[in-house]
Amino acid sequence: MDFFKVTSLEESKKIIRKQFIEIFSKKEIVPLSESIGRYSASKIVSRDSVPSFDKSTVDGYAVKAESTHGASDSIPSMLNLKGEAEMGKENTYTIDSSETVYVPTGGMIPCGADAVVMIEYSEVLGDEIFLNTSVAKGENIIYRGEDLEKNDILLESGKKIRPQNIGTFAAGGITEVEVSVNPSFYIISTGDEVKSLGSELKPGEIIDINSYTLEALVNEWGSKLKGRTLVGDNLELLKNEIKKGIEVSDILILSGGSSVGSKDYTCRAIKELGGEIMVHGMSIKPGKPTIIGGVHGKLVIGLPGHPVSALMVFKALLEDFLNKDKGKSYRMILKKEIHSTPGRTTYQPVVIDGEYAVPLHGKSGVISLLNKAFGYTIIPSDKEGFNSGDIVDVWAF
Ligand SMILES: Nc1nc2c(c(=O)[nH]1)N[C@H]1C(S)=C(S)[C@@H](COP(=O)(O)OP(=O)(O)OC[C@H]3O[C@@H](n4cnc5c(N)ncnc54)[C@H](O)[C@@H]3O)O[C@H]1N2
Ligand code: MOO
Repeated sequence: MDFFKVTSLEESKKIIRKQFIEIFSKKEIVPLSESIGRYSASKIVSRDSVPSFDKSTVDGYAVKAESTHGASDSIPSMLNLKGEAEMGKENTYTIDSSETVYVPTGGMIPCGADAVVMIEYSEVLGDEIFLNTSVAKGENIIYRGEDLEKNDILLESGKKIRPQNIGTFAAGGITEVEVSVNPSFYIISTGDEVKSLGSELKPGEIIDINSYTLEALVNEWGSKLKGRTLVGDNLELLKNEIKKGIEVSDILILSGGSSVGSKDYTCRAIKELGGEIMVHGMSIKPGKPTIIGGVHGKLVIGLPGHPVSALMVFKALLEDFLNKDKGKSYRMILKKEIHSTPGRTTYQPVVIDGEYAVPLHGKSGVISLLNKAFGYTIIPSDKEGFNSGDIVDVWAF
């Protein structure tokens, strides 16, 4: 049976990348303040030097540093006050080593000055300023371009835009940002037993968990959900819903019906709509009965019905494409060994106990397993597991 011709997770991702590259390559330009949380689609480069003038970081007297050398309480330097800088205005003064200009914090440094003495270290006697401390060249000054130089790279392509990036872009004169447009989704939950939230359940029925988990993840990734629906085990209804879904979205997600039971219609529906099945069966645990197909250029993923499998496979297959900056893993000590089947990449939920990761075992049909988990560790397919005491990577949910 085809089902058992499993494809590795890496190979499955390669297939998605190769066949659906245009789905993941869309870009748009948005105003700076709307770019928060999005991913940069090109390198962002400063248009200006920041600051655009040498400025003081303190309230004080701009001087030539050399004119304060050796200054102390007992032998202060005496300088002639030439004037005062005004905030937001050009400082047109030029000083020599016998002169100073008062500059407020953020004010422009006059020509000739290369340091600022804080007012706490000064005494004013008419037009004479006595400075009782020495300063080094550059002290209390932010030089032109010290924060950003024109053409500095502010963010590489493919990075998540965070509040501090937005401020840096504003400083660098960036008003619009080119960002990636994540593919849009449509979710179909299948199964006669699956009922919508709020339904009075009859014996044998269950509440649709997967479309809620998957919708939440789609939202968390910043993708648009174009719709979601529930379909019983009926091939024609399923085909109709798939047709509707691929018209309005880039990626159609089906939950359930991916296995080989007599009512598992996902594969048939895809084929009868003129689509292609590229993967049926993935060497991953949980989630072996996963389907990857395409219908009219749209990516169709059939996720296993078991709620843990549905969520883990969804993350495993798509996170690299949609959450490009998913962050580093935590390096943790494994408290207890984990056995895995060689040839299958295993996604193992864990909880945290101090610096330890503790494996959390349970059935893939039990969603509360993930509710308790902090994150998961991944056992590569060429390993038989991890030993207690191993240092493992843990990704937070
Ligand atoms: N003979 C075999 N049977 C099964 C195998 C196998 O290799 N050989 N694999 C098992 C594994 S592993 C999984 S996972 C499931 C996948 O089955 P399907 O994708 O066809 O899913 P269903 O049979 O429709 O449902 C499985 C399970 O999940 C519940 N479910 C379905 N949809 C939802 C939903 N939206 N929210 C919550 N729970 C849902 C459903 O009621 C079933 O209990 O196949 C095994 N069988
Ligand atoms: O593969 Mo199933 O998805 O292990 O529960």
